[in-house]
Amino acid sequence: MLFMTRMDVTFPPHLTPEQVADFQAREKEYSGSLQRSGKMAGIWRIVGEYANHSLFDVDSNDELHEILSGFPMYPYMKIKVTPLAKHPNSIR
Ligand SMILES: O=C(O)C[C@H]1C=CC(=O)O1
Repeated sequence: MLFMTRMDVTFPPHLTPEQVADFQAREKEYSGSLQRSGKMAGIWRIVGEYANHSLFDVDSNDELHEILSGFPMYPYMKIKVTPLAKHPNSIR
């Protein structure tokens, strides 16, 4: 099952730069491992925003929820999930 997500990140002002850097380092590790496993099929920065569009290839809604809620920065992200179906005009 394919899902496109939009994740918007907002850190609360009380976090120190060191705490933010630690979240970002742990996020990079978690995200890298999901990408290597193929569960996260891609991630793109949205130009000009602290946000991304990502593509997930997972077995169920529950698996996607487990993955998304496991992101270290999950408490600071607003996530919108769009389920994807095959387009009738797709040649792939
Ligand atoms: O920097 C971001 O867009 C936030 C974050 C969410 C997943 C990931 O790899 O980075």
